[in-house]
Parts: sequence; C-alpha cells; structure tokens
Amino acid sequence: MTIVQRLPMPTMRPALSPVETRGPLVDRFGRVHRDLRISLTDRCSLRCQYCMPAEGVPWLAKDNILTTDELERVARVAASLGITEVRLTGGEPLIRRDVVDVVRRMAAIEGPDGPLEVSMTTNGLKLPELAPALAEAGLTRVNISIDTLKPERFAELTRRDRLDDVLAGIDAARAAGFSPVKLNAVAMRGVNDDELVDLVRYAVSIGAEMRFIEQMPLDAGHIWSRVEMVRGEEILEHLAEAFTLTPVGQRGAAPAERFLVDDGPATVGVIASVTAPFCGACDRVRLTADGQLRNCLFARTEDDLLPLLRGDGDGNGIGTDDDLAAVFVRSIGAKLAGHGIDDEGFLQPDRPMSAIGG
Ligand SMILES: Nc1nc2c(ncn2[C@@H]2O[C@H](COP(=O)(O)OP(=O)(O)OP(=O)(O)O)[C@@H](O)[C@H]2O)c(=O)[nH]1
Ligand SMILES: C[S@@+](CC[C@H](N)C(=O)[O-])C[C@H]1O[C@@H](n2cnc3c(N)ncnc32)[C@H](O)[C@@H]1O
Ligand code: SF4
Ligand code: SF4
Repeated sequence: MTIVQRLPMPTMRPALSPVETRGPLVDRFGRVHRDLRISLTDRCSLRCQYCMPAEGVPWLAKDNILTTDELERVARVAASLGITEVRLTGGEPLIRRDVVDVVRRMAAIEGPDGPLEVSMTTNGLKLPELAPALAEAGLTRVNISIDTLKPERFAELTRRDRLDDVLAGIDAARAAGFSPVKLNAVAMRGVNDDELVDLVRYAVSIGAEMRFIEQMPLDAGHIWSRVEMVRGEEILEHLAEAFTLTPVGQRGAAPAERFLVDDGPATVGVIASVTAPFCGACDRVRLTADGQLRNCLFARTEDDLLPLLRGDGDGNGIGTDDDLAAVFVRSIGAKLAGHGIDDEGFLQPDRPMSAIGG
C-alpha cells in the first residue's frame, strides 16, 4: 500500500502571500528541480494496454480532485521555489473541462525566469477542438502519443478505434503553431516494433520529432515484462537499418537521447528509462490530480497537500504558502537517487501511470 505522509493539521488561516523567492529545490544529490508535472485527471478517453486495464480502473475520488484555484496556488508556490516549467498530463489532460483556463492561469504565473513555460502531453483526441484556444491561452508545446499508424492495431492497442482522431489532433497541433510537436510511441514487442521506421518517416514528413519509449513497469494491468520489453538498443538497431543516426549532444535533464535522422534537421529520440536511466540529471517533481506530491515517477511515498489546501472544509486549518513550500522542500529532500527497477525487491508503485501523471 502507498504510504501517504499526512501532515499535522496547521491551525492558521491562509496567508495570501505575494510571489516571493524561496530558493531552489535542491535534493541530497545536488539535483535542482525546475519541472513540475501536473496530472489534471486520472481519467482517459483511451485504454492503452501498457497503461490502463480494459475495465475496472479504480478512479480517484472526485471530491479529492484539485480545483483550478488549488492547482494555481500550488504552481505559484512551486514557481517561488525555482520551478520554471509546468507540464500538464494525466490520464488525459484534455478531458478536464476547464483545461484552457488551467493553461491560462499557469502561463500567467511568474517564475524565476519569467512566466512559467506550459507544455502538455496528450493523446491528441481533443486537439482539433481545443488546439487554437490552448495556444491562445499560453500553451507553448505538445507531445502527442501515437504508437501505430495502422487503424486496426491502434484499436487493439488502445481499445478504441480512434486513430483518425489522433492524426487530426496532430494536424491541429501543427496548425495552431505549437513548436516543437513531439510524438511518443511506447515500443512493444510483437505489437508495433515492426513500425518504428514508418513512424519516423511519418514524423519527418510533418516536421515533428518521433520518440520511442521503453515500456516501464507502471501499468495498472501489470503486463510489463523485463524479458519482453523492447530495449533502447534494439530500437536504435531497427532505426539504423533505414537511417543514419548521429547523436545530438546537450541532453541536459531531458529523458530523450536524440539523434539526427540522416543529415537532419529531423531528429528522433529514444527514452530508455529502464535500461539507461537518466535519474542522475532528474529535475522533476510531480503533483497528482488528487493533490499528492511525488518526488519520483516510481516513488512509493507521497506527500498529501490536500489538508493544507482545504483544512477541515470550514476554512479552519488551511496552511500558508510557506507551509506548502515546506512540503515541497521536505519531499525533494527525501528523494532517492533513482528508480531502482534493477534492484532486487523493486516494487511497482501502487498507483498506475494514469493516476501518477506520466
Ligand atoms: N523514468 C522517467 N520517465 C519519464 C519522466 N518524465 C517523463 N518520462 C517518460 O517519458 C515519456 C515521454 O514523456 P513526456 O510527457 O512526453 O515528457 P518529456 O519526454 O519529458 O517531454 P519533453 O520535455 O518534451 O522532452 C513517457 O513515457 C514518460 O512517462 C521521468 O521523470 N522519469
Ligand atoms: C500516461 S500518458 C498521459 C498523457 C496522455 N494521455 C498521453 O497518452 O500522452 C503520458 C505518456 O506516458 C506514456 N506511458 C504510459 N504508460 C507507459 C508505460 N507503462 N511505460 C512507458 N511509457 C508509458 C504514454 O505513452 C505517454 O506518452
Ligand atoms: S497512455 Fe495516455 S492515452 Fe493511453 S491510456 Fe494512458 S493516459 Fe490514456
Ligand atoms: S525515475 Fe524518478 S528519479 Fe529517475 S528520472 Fe524519473 S522521476 Fe527522476
């Protein structure tokens, strides 16, 4: 069971503190945290096999989902602690009804280097409807998941017959001016590992960056297998049969190792979270849709912000911004060096990817 660290209930009323600098979020290993990944919902319009089971998903309690005011408050405190970028994810972030308002409010928050940069990872289904409004609200870039270009395969893999809608979403993202547009595919043996080259060709043809992701043990259905997973090395071997790949340096804290495709300018990325973890440069902290702060994708403990945000429901016991900041500092202070997938006794987090925020 996930150990939730509940805080003693503070007794102060909220102090509407102005944005102030509280200093950077540095962990015991010297990693400075600049990226807050916020899950807007655990719900989704697809049921990708590597992420969610077909049925019986234990949804988060609706009453516990953070309101937009609460999200804004937490992001403002995070910005005062050195966070410069907010990534909206889920579940599927675009099924949150007020997603455009969330983007607008996040993009208006002043961070240490100016307004927060707001990006999103999405399955793209609602982009034809929402892309222009999201761009106008301040969203700068999107990563869209597309694991296959074959409609039947897509329907089997995601359990929904919606490939055309994803393709329309990608077109809408480009038309709205998001830049760059990155495409994510989880490489799966016997499912889409014969399509990697085609996916790159499609991405190159539309000026997007294709990225292949190693499957991680975070699925609610527990189908992950170390033996079956397609390793980053294998992905590169497949691609090298069709393209000349030249490493692009300067990876920084990014999960993707990038390569020029032939002579460029197109690039392809490989996110080898399992076989070549990038934890040494990690700059990420996560907020779940129900207000739990997680210092790692694979964390087995969380810090509950809800008591500080809501008090007892009658306005008593709500924490100050300093109280919220103290939880961030404590969470990052307790962060482990890495995810430990290779350690004996590794335990998958109790929350599935869709409820953590991928
Ligand atoms: N292990 C690990 N995987 C991550 C982390 N952040 C994102 N990923 C995975 O990387 C894949 C792509 O995620 P995205 O949401 O597109 O994020 P990103 O690749 O960091 O995005 P960019 O900032 O555009 O490079 C997904 O499978 C994520 O679960 C992380 O901190 N640790
Ligand atoms: C959890 S999803 C949430 C955002 C959105 N619904 C989407 O699919 O892009 C974020 C990313 O995590 C990836 N993902 C989900 N489950 C994964 C797993 N078990 N291993 C690796 N990546 C995974 C998805 O492919 C997607 O690119
Ligand atoms: S990967 Fe994204 S689109 Fe697929 S089920 Fe998970 S949350 Fe939904
Ligand atoms: S697994 Fe944890 S420590 Fe490693 S990069 Fe991801 S969030 Fe950071």
